[in-house]
Amino acid sequence: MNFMQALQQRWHDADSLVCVGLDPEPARFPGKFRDDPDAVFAFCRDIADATAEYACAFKPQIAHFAALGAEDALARLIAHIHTCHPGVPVILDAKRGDIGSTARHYAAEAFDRYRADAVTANPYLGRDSLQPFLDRADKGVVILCRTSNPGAGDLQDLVVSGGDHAARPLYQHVAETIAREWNGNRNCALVVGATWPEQLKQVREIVGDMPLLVPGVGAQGGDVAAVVRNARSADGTGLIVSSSRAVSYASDGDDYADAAAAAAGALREEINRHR
Ligand SMILES: O=c1ccn([C@@H]2O[C@H](COP(=O)(O)O)[C@@H](O)[C@H]2O)c(=O)[nH]1
Repeated sequence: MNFMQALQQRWHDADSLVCVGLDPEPARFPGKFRDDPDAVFAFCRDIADATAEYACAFKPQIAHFAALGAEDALARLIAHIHTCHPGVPVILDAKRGDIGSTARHYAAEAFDRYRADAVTANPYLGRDSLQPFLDRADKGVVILCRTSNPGAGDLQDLVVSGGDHAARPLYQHVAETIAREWNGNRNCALVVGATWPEQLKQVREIVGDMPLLVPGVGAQGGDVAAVVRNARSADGTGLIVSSSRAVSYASDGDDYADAAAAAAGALREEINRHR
């Protein structure tokens, strides 16, 4: 089963559009991990195990592991998810993009070293920079379009003209270019922040049923109802709504895993109320 098929199956089987982000921050781990040399793996594994039934995907963020020298923990975490939660795809959030000769290595890193099912990528260098990812038809390529951060509009909203189109913001040009020209293997998705419901609506109109990875609910304050209303696809799916800190750090006590499960379950319910 390729990434897109696995995602669709999981949306259906878990009745969920929730993606659980795995962003380890040891300073926020519960006390029981203080002297654990394998704390990064153990904490993330516990969060994944507790939330899997509510998850349509997991999204580990690579910088959170690499900054700690914990790449081995990331590899073991993804292997653990594949073994213990085999229907739940893993999106490695790495935001890669470079000239082709280097991009080939980034694709091998995500898909062969870490065995991720999909990876986030940055389109700024152009199509050839993402070709090694796009060529992996069994894998997902989740491309930045309109990010959730406050400065997203600095470049992404700049008005551009191109082809037979009237002038429009760059993020809309990115959305259409990817939907029409880069998605030959039907393995592309886009990142659009939950903090921008109007832009989500615009992107959905441009890309049809293409999946959208939507970070920015929870800790960043995105409005879940507006996200779902504006960006669900025609059949009420089409979204991978990602929450990291609000799920993983729902409690810093011994009940951290139960609290994470409750937070993921509550997000699933809130999303489903508006589908
Ligand atoms: O536009 C983007 C793209 C990626 N992210 C990543 O998602 C999570 C968000 O974490 P929360 O704790 O749920 O705020 C994090 O890994 C970011 O690197 C994003 O926030 N916005």
